[in-house]
Amino acid sequence: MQSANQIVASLAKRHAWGLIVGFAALLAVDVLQLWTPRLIKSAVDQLTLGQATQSSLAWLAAAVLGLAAAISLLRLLWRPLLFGFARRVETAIRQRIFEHVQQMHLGYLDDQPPGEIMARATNDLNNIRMSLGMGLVAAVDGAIMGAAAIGFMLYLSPTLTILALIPMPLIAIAGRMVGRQMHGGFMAVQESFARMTEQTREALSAIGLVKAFALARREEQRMAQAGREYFAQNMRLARLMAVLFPLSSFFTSLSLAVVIGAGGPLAVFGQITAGDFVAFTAYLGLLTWPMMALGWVISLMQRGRASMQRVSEIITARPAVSDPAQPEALDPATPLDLEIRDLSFRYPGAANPALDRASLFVEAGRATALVGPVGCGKSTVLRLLTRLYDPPPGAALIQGRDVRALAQDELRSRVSLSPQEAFVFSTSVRENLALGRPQASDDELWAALRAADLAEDIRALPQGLESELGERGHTLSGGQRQRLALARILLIDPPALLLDDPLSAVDTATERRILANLAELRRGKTTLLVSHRLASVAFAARIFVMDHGRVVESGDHATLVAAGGLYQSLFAEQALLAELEG
Ligand SMILES: Nc1ncnc2c1ncn2[C@@H]1O[C@H](COP(=O)(O)OP(=O)(O)OP(=O)(O)O)[C@@H](O)[C@H]1O
Repeated sequence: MQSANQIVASLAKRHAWGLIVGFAALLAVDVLQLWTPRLIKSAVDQLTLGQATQSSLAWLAAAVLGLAAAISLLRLLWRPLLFGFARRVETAIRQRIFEHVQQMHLGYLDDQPPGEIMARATNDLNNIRMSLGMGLVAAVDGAIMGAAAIGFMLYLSPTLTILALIPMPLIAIAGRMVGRQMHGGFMAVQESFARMTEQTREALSAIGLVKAFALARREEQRMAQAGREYFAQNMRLARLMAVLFPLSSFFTSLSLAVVIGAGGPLAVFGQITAGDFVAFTAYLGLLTWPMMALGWVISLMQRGRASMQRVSEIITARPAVSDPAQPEALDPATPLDLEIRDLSFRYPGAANPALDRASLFVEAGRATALVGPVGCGKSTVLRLLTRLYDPPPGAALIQGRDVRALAQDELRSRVSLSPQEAFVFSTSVRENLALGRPQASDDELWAALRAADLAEDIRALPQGLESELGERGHTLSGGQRQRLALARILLIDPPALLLDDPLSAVDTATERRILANLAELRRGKTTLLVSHRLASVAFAARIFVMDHGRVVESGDHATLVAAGGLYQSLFAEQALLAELEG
């Protein structure tokens, strides 16, 4: 698994030529920039010594223009090459984060909440891009410019150079202080922007609640507060920026003052020409910026390094659920019996076990249901059978083989789980339906829709199967979404199907109708249905009843009612409720 550093290294290798040309152009810009004061020196010397002619000055003017044009062209060259490289790194790492998180086990998102991953995929990537783009350029540029400016100054006058360098440590310290403040300022602006965005998102998604509880005033005040904070942070940053630039020219003048004040008594000026002096001050100007930028560059690099580490933590994390070195194969000819055997399981970090020595057996060809009070562990059983979380060895079996001994792809191609949340993508009905079988024919799509009792609803949409759903399209009701998710998995028609309360938002009569279709369609195959409505699963040949992580009863509906246990009391309770609701 590549770390962020390795991704950068391999991209640098692949784009080595671009980087070489980019840095060469950057170097050339510096050299040309350093050449300009030499032209100024010539002009001043010619003018003060009375040697200037019309044509010599015209040549110098042309040279200044030529240099400026060459500098502009070279900048056009290096910017896309070097900043482009930083963008490539950003794009590659972002893609890697996404791919890696998709490959991780489900429980990973319990440890790394999506907000944390989002922050690393945005803010940290920004820091990496800034350090590899702006930071690297400023560091190389500053080092070359600084060293060359000092070199030229030394060449003009070693004594003046030493005098000019006296205030430089001060400049570097001031630069570091302002740089730190600016770093803090940038972070504060980003954070307050994130808070404001999150608040807007929350207020918009809770608009129904806001209206029902007449909370508009409260929301406006919260927004105004967030807006004021964002404004204040931006103003603080603007004030810091306002300090930075005058500070830089102030320090140039400070060095100049030292040069003039101390240079005179040392009789330095007798040894150099007026042109030398003018060129010297120009180099001084070129030197101040790298010194000021030093602090900023250091903080950019530090941030970049910290962010590389934070990102590497994500992209090098190993999935807790992985394929065995030599996976066993399932036998296509043998029915897919599912079993959990004496299974105890605790979610990472949870105080109590979700499953406590639970056992059940789902026989292929027999409609089986799993029921029990809220939070008793039903979904957990389905997640462990499909290895979304890792069960203990030997506790979750398919065809008598430990699910841990199978390749995950093979396991999931044979055993499909339709989770409780019926997710609908913002795309067409067709694409949503055919997710697991993109080649399905229209007839097959309609058959699945009919089985899920959704065909009439889709036919009523203006564009039928092509109708767009989600953000820019039709909004389906909760019950319609569930029926779409059911049609989606029926279209795959897997050998073993696990359904997690697939119709909880559908009315009882429709639910029964759909489940009757389902029983017919799934004849001879393995089906395990979780439901909170006992009456709806009464048709099942075998019903397992769970309570507090254990399987406490099993049998068919009539046997369980007659047994007078938990099933019977839950059933009586639900029947009474149904009667009261009329
Ligand atoms: N990701 C998780 N991390 C920690 N605890 C969890 C997690 N998912 C579920 N639990 C806990 O495990 C227990 C069993 O949850 P599970 O979702 O299996 O119950 P359920 O019977 O399917 O409930 P429901 O009828 O509400 O769907 C509950 O106490 C729940 O709070």
